[in-house]
Amino acid sequence: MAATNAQDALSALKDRSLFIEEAYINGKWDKKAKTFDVFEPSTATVLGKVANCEVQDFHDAIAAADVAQRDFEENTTAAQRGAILRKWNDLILANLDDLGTILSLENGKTIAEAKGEVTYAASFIAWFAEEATRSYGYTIPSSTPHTNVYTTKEAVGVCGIITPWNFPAAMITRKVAPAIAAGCSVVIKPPSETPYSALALAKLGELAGIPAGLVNVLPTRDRQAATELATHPTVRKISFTGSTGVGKMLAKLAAGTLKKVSLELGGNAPFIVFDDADLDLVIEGVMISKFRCSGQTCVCANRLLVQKGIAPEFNRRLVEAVSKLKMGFGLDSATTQGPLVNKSAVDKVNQHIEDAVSKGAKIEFGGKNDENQKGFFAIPTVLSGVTPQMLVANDETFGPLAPIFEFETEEDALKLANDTEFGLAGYFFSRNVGRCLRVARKLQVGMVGVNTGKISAAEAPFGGVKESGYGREGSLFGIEEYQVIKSVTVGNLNK
Ligand SMILES: NC(=O)c1ccc[n+]([C@@H]2O[C@H](COP(=O)([O-])OP(=O)(O)OC[C@H]3O[C@@H](n4cnc5c(N)ncnc54)[C@H](O)[C@@H]3O)[C@@H](O)[C@H]2O)c1
Ligand SMILES: O=CCCC(=O)O
Repeated sequence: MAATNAQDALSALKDRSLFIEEAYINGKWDKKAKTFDVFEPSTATVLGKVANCEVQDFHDAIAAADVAQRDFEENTTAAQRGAILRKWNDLILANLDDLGTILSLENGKTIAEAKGEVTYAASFIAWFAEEATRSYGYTIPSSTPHTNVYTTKEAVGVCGIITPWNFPAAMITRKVAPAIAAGCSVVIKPPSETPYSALALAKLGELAGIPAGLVNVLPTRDRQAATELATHPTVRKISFTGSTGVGKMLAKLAAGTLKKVSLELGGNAPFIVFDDADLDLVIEGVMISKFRCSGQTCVCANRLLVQKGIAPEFNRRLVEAVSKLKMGFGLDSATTQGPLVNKSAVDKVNQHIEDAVSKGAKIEFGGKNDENQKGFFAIPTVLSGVTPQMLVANDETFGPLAPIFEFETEEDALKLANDTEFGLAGYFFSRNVGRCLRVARKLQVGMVGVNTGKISAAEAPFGGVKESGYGREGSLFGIEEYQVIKSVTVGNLNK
């Protein structure tokens, strides 16, 4: 029988040693005197106390990562790096139940979603195990006689990795796997809300044969310590996933030593329903895109743009689907919607509802959340009559709020969709081939879902345009973020 509370669930882990509260620096598990509390969000009670690393710990980890990286790059082949990654992938999948439980407890997402995320996280490791051996250079015809020009790809060096709480496992492996495939080392600052998945993954990495110092995990609540990754001259690359504000701040700091930077930031995804769409597919798509992780994904539909003719039927069917969702403890198999990560996340949903209603929106289902509740639950809510003047039009809700805007023409829909400084994901549903190709071209986003709400996969390039950031993760492009190109010119071949 599934555990009904966090401490019982931890006691029931098959391998209790995967629940780790120490930092991982230079291959050693380091129990720190200073700790911080991590909460289980359905009850807002303490799940555990984890090491709170300080500036000196970051300096130690960066120094160890530098030594480990030089050795690793010089003394391993791409095939050997791929083999380590494959072993890591296998160990993660072998421990799927425990990793899913730990992830669900710290993040709140349902056990089905948590296991889905662990599998998704492993898929990046499996993917980059293969990509390690497909990292080719060029030979280039030279403009000078008797000269050869060729390129190689080298590891960028020590990488600082900073990730958010909404995907405690996958946001780490999507960065660390290509880094290792390329021959880099990493110093990871996991999110302070969800550090346990990162530590468990590191433990399995150690068992898979990742050398000491190559992967370091330093939980901290000390902002100054975390920003060491962006300022320390030995770190040559920063890969950040999180909010646009923090991303911009880190990019500015990283500019001081001209580090390579990838930023996967916030979104404001439009989800457009044209009146020729297949409504069954639309409802399936919107439930995935809007309500996955209780609305807390960067690619979640933030604005539902629905063509006038189809709006009444869409509203009715959406309310019918949303009314079947069940909020609860993530480990309860009946739960389809876990809690949000913390109280300020619930407050933001309330603020968006309040603002929209005060400006004329109608609550079709759900509504405001009790500010004094014990856990951090947000009721799945549907609003109609939403307009661009409302807060929800411009700000990522990051919660289970589905605001419906109506539009008349394709041109109106595109204007509304692109009227945002963000450009991460966009979705639309239509059965008209010409419209599908046209709208996919015109949406100002890095990722488009056409007749589907599911766009995330190891093989698909992940990333945004505009203020949603730069760089691409996953796919054949993801490894390039951790490489630099060297060109070699060999002259005077005739002498
Ligand atoms: N584009 C993507 O791939 C993607 C994926 C997931 C989440 N996100 C975005 O992330 C946001 C939600 O995540 P969040 O609330 O954890 O974001 P956040 O920016 O607050 O935090 C992200 C990470 O940065 C750290 N951090 C925060 N302030 C810092 C500082 N001053 N110095 C150093 N590190 C700092 C956090 O501890 C965390 O590890 C949303 O905007 C979401 O859209 C984007
Ligand atoms: O929240 C952002 C990442 C989610 C995903 O990879 O689909």
